[in-house]
Amino acid sequence: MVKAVVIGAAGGIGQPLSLLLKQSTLISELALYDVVNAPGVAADISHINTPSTVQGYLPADGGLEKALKGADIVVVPAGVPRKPGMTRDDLFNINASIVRDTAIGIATHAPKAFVLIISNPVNSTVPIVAEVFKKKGVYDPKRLFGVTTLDVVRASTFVSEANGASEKSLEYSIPIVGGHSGETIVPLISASQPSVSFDQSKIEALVKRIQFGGDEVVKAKDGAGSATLSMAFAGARFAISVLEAAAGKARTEYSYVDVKALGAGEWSSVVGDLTFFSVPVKLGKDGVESVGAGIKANEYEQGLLKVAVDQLNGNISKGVAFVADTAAKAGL
Ligand SMILES: NC(=O)C1=CN([C@@H]2O[C@H](COP(=O)(O)OP(=O)(O)OC[C@H]3O[C@@H](n4cnc5c(N)ncnc54)[C@H](O)[C@@H]3O)[C@@H](O)[C@H]2O)C=CC1
Ligand SMILES: O=C([O-])CC(=O)C(=O)O
Repeated sequence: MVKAVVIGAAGGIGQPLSLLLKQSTLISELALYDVVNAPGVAADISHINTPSTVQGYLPADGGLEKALKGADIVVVPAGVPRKPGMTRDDLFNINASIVRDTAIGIATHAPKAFVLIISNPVNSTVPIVAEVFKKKGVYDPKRLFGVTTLDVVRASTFVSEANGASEKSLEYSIPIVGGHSGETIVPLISASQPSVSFDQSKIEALVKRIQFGGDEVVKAKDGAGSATLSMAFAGARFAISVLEAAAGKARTEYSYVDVKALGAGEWSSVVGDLTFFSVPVKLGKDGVESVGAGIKANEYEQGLLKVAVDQLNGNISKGVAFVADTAAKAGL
């Protein structure tokens, strides 16, 4: 029996993500929580004839507690998305408190669940969750994930297309490490599987497209939000990998995790003193089993990694400081 919870389930990501999770026969109970419209979304999805039961919850009458009780996995796409001209960091002022309060709920009602954070800015929101969990005495770095799968999905699409092999995009695997915004997203195209060979200007154009893929969608949606459908696909893919690994299948995915607490292994020289960094992680019964093997970056990629590490430092500190500064007010 597996209970999955989506927090922010009525939103642009939350609805298609809930739909995709309803398709999975690994899940027996789906709890959809949002501050608005969750019962409607749940009623709609509940008519689909896959085995899981579906229930929607609003904040009234202890809805968050009821949604989270007994959860095995909690996926969090709650919060506001970008509009053209904004960076992900511009979302911090609103989303930091949404994520902090959600984390307090999870720590209280589902302290053993796998927690997958989608809400931006991921570089800062994941450290916020870690700090809340530490204050509540329930932090397990093996179970907390920042979802960076959309960057991996985009890279497969863009690189296979550039290589004239769009029809084989599912077979293309490009390591994406670092964080989840602009220059903190570091594609290691030199380690692409299958290997690809482009001139340097093409590689730089591909790197830019992967780093700023989110902006492409924000611009095209023209004020109506950011990536939702591709994010739902990526979020469901990652959530299902975590559940498959918990059920005994070997799985490796890229995710923004606490490399300091987990042991960065062969990534130590890249991440230095950083706490959070997206790396390949081997998943198992209890979440992260270990950080995956290192990847030899070429000189150009080493330059990208340095820029990413410098920026991530500030993003992580901002999340940590937010919890420290607001802990008393938030009852922590
Ligand atoms: N990690 C990633 O790769 C990506 C992250 N995102 C981020 O995901 C977040 C959600 O994006 P969208 O679904 O497009 O936004 P949206 O505005 O369509 O949906 C967000 C939902 O969160 C709900 N919500 C707000 N406060 C809440 C709370 N305290 N508890 C529960 N639910 C709450 C809203 O009612 C709304 O239904 C944004 O921060 C966005 O930047 C978006 C795309 C990719
Ligand atoms: O660009 C955004 O704001 C949403 C996002 O994280 C992405 O699409 O990668």
